[in-house]
Amino acid sequence: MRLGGRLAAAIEVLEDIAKRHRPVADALKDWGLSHRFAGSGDRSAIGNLVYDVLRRKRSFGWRMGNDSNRALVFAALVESWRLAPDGIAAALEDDRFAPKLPGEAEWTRFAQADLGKAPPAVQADVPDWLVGELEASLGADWIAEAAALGDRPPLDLRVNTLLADRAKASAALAEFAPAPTRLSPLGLRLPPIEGAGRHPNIQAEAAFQTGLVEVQDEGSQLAALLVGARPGETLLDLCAGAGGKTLALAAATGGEGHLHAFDADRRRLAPIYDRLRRAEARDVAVHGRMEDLAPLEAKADRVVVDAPCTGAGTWRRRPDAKWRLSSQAVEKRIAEQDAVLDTASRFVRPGGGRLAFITCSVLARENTARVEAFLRRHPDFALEDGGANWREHLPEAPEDVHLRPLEGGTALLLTPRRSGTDGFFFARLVRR
Ligand SMILES: C[S@@+](CC[C@H](N)C(=O)[O-])C[C@H]1O[C@@H](n2cnc3c(N)ncnc32)[C@H](O)[C@@H]1O
Repeated sequence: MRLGGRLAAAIEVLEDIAKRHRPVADALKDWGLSHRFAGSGDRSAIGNLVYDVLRRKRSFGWRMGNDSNRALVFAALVESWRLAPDGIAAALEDDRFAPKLPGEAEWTRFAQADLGKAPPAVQADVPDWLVGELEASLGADWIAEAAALGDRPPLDLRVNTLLADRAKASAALAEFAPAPTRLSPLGLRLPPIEGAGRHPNIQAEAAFQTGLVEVQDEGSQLAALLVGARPGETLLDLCAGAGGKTLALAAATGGEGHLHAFDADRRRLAPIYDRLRRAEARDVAVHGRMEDLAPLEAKADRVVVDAPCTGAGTWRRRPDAKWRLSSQAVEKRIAEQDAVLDTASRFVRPGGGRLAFITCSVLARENTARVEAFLRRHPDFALEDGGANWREHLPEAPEDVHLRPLEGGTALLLTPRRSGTDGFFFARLVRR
């Protein structure tokens, strides 16, 4: 396909997403199934265009003076693909599938628009209703923080220390030139893609298949390290899902822990078995029934709650979620978070057991407010000092996180702008 066909396809997919309120991945998959002639290069170019528009659709529309999907894909070509309007016009010449090019006036407006004069929600590229919520959550710099959630994300890998160190994994993936991550001592990073490019299919690589690396955002790696798991401990990963944190915890215990992985939705656990096998993590018991956890009541040294949340820290990867989110959806997640924290508290060993609360959201209602509410319901728990925890478990890493002082301790918030990671919240509590 030429550029014109790719632009037309991106517009079609964006219209489908808007009309049917469907997740972007589903809309792209359907488009691919009904256009089998499109090659893999076409699909990634179309996908990139769609994602780039969804990441910044309000600021693009404001700068263009036109928020049609046609105007937005052209804005993405200039802003995210770094193509010049002249080059775009030349590439589309005689292309019968090409959508109508923006006129001279539209391009001039786009180039000269001063985004600093736009309403805050436009500058931040978020729905209006989120303004108060994000300001309360992210403070004075909230616009820049929210805008950074609209950047293209890197691809991060965690080195599985049960089988390799960073040098060995890096050598195995040398052709992709991964760089060590800045904060996580276990991470390798491939930078964000450019233009129509795409990240390599790491899952097809020997280094992945033989368990040397897992795909995991650096923020998720840091959260797992901050749990502070040690060999010999009894650990419960209560919201294990597909096992991202479980695998990291298993590596942290050096294969010498007693690690239990549970999820309320048994189907979500399905990928964990293969992943554990590949990683050679042998000290993990996977449970699909709450009754199985009864022997762990008040026995676990550490309980991890990687809570169900809105994912408002992962908008770089799932920008459609930003536009679908509603205040009612936040309320629903909050109720789930309170319930799962209450359940988790039962398993923590009195006299020094720890409860780690993690979300991939930046919203204070899902983060600090949940910790405060939990502490009110459970006076036998206390919040620890998150800064001290960081220095203990990440001694080499600069403290490039937001500290969130709360009654008695400090929680941590990682963001793309401050930490270069997805948005993650982390709080560790101790049971007295
Ligand atoms: C953020 S995801 C977990 C991601 C996973 N830990 C990882 O690192 O790949 C949250 C998970 O919590 C599970 N969940 C929701 N409510 C729960 C509850 N009350 N008890 C246990 N798990 C729950 C959901 O099914 C979902 O899989």
